[in-house]
Amino acid sequence: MGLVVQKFGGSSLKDAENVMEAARKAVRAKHAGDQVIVVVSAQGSTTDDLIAKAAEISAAPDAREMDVLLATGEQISIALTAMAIQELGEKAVSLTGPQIGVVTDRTHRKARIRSIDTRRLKDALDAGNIVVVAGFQGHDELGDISTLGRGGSDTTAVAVAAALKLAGLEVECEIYTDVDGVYTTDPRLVPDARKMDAISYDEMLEMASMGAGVMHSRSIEFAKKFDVPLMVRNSRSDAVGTWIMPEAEWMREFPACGVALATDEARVVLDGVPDVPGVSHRVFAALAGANLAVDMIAQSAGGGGKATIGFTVPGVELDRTRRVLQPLATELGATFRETGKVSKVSVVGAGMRTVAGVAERMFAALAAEGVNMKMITTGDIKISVLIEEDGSGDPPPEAVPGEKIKQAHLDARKAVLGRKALRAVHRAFALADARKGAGVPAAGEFRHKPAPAVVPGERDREAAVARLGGMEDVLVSSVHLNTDQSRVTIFDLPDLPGNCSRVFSAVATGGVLVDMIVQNLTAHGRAELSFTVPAADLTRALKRTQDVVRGIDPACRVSGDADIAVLFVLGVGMRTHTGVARTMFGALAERGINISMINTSEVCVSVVVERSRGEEALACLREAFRIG
Ligand SMILES: Nc1ncnc2c1ncn2[C@@H]1O[C@H](COP(=O)(O)OP(=O)(O)O)[C@@H](O)[C@H]1O
Ligand SMILES: N[C@@H](CC(=O)OP(=O)(O)O)C(=O)O
Repeated sequence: MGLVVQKFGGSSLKDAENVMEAARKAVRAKHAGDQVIVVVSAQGSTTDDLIAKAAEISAAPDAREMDVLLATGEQISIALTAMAIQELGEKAVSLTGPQIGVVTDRTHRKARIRSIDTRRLKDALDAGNIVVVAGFQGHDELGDISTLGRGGSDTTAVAVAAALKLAGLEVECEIYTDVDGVYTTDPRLVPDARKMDAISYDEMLEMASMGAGVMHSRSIEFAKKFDVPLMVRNSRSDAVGTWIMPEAEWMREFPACGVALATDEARVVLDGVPDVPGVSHRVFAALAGANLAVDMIAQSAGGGGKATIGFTVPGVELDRTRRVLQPLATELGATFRETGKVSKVSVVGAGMRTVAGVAERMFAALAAEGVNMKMITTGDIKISVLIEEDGSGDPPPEAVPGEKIKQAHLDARKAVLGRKALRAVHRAFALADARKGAGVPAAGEFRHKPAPAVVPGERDREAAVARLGGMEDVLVSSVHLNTDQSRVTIFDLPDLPGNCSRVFSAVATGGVLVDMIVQNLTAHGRAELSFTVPAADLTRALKRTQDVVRGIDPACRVSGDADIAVLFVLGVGMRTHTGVARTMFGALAERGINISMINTSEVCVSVVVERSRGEEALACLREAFRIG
């Protein structure tokens, strides 16, 4: 007998019929011989509605009180779902997050799970119940209710599965939603998006953290860390969904597996920052101290000893970001700029590490649509571009009578340029076509079979329990140094659609594999674009860049730098755990090592430093992250 954790999202619990349907699935799994835990979210758009209610009372409601309010949505769902299961003749018991001992830190509205006490869950299961658990909530050490951030029920589901796996059960986790699985992009926005049979943990982590709302990125961290078999599937059918699993060889054959759109982003630029060691650290430490997760960090060396630092934050965090950074900008003699309405389009794929020309293909697709890129950053397996919306968004679509649409879906439909870009990139990588390749398994053979759960004996029990403490802590697995890269930088590139595409097309035709790319929009409509290439290809890349740039605008300058080293810190949850960047920049700043390029993603943070300091930087980062 195994344990199935079934999670039903708000879109699968909109009304009584939906709740009954979820209950039927749970009962069927129980009859098939498994123990069953059902994790539920608030019904339909309840959480949005509760947020709107609070906004009628206060423009800036207290975070602790918001958690007390928001947690009620899930509490309604557990009671109704337990009643529905009982109505079908099975034993069921509903339990809140605090009742099952989900202990979190004290960051209200985006708390992280510290530990889960599995005793109450196991007792209730052993008593023959289907246990219905409230997702998205827990309590802090004072007993105050906390919530895990939007979409957090996925995280509860996978965390509960992970905790019970450590307790010795054979677990599987099913995420039920209103689509058949994980698609190559949001099927509501791109009608020919294709359902994938399987996607790797890392690809899903990037997709989720870049805007694919079908999964909460932190839930994938748990699944990867604790090797929990995970499937996303449709609550209204029995169709096989999408397995989220360890990376397989065949996945690397494809440069891209999916594209994501994030529309709730804001861009912040600090101009005229002194280009000396320690400044990035001060900026990002201030942000991390306020628990603000930044994305798309682009730092340009600029000229005259001044640098520009640009990054994005979730739109709802813009006010807080301004409050944290404006005083620091003034102190540093820099200028703080912000743009509220931006969309971010990211292409993700495990094959990107080895396939040349991925950036070029993406940029060419955007150029052909006349879409201008305001910032570019790359990660190990993703490329993100930022697009400024011109504010001419579609009016909100007519709601289907009786259907409650979540705010996130409405916002995405209003991002006109973002959606156009999303479609163009989806087409450019032919993502609508089924994946064909020598190693691709036949349909139905994607199943992830994890290592069997180890049933803890008395001796191992303590170790297992210890692992549950800090279960959501960041996992930094390795640090690497690459001294085989060189950098090309273009200064004063006119900020017009097509220019980046021309540069990367010229470089790609030379057969050069471009690795990191950072483009920051500096003042006066001119951008600074830097990218790294294998050191052996520097001369060729420089020549091609100079030739193409001359044709764009003779005023652009191009420089090459062979004196660089790239450091990569790999793990999971690297971007959302704000402490990673702080530790990394702090360790380098302490030794006076200057950072000239930064890229962040969920699975990797990379920085460029002077080559002569490479070994020292490697040693200090290994020490900072305690990696032997
Ligand atoms: N890559 C993707 N694959 C599938 N669905 C996606 C993707 N990106 C975004 N979505 C959207 O996510 C929605 C499901 O998430 P959500 O509405 O939060 O469901 P739930 O309430 O079940 O958690 C889908 O209806 C779809 O519009
Ligand atoms: N109800 C919460 C938590 C959640 O996970 O919801 P859903 O599973 O419907 O995305 C929210 O709306 O954010």
